[in-house]
Amino acid sequence: METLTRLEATIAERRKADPKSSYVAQLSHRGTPVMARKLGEEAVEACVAALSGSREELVGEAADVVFHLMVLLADKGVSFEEVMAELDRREGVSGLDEKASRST
Ligand SMILES: N=c1c2ncn([C@@H]3O[C@H](COP(=O)(O)OP(=O)(O)OP(=O)(O)O)[C@@H](O)[C@H]3O)c2ncn1[C@@H]1O[C@H](COP(=O)(O)O)[C@@H](O)[C@H]1O
Repeated sequence: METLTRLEATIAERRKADPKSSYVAQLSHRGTPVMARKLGEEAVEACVAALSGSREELVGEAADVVFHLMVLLADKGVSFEEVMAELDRREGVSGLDEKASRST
C-alpha cells in the first residue's frame, strides 16, 4: 500500500511538470478522455496477457492498469484513500449477497 501512496504523491507532483519531460504531465495536458482511453486500453492488454501471455506480461500489464487508474483518479480529484475506504466498507459483504440485495 505504501507503494500506491507514494505513487499518488508522485502523480500529484508530476501533473504540474513540463509535458516534454513527464509522461504524467503529458497525459494531464491531453485531458480526461485520453486518460480514460489509456486506462481502457491497458485493461484490455491485461486481459489479453491473462488469457494468452506469460505471468511476467500479466504483472507488467497489471502495473500499467494500476498506474493509469491512479492518473485518472488524480485527474478527477478522487483520492486513493477514498477508494480504499469503499473497499473497506465492502469488506465481509459477499458479492452475491450484495447483488441479491439490489433487486429487493
Ligand atoms: N509507474 C509509472 C508508469 N507505468 C507505466 N508508465 C508509462 O505508461 C506508458 C504506457 O505504455 P504504452 O506502451 O501503453 O503507451 P505508449 O504507446 O507509450 O503511449 P501512447 O502514445 O499510447 O499514449 C509508457 O510510456 C510507460 O512508461 C508509467 N509512467 C510513469 N510511472 C510513474 O510515474 C512517475 C512519474 O513519471 P513521469 O511523469 O514520466 O516523470 C514515474 O517515476 C513512475 O513512478
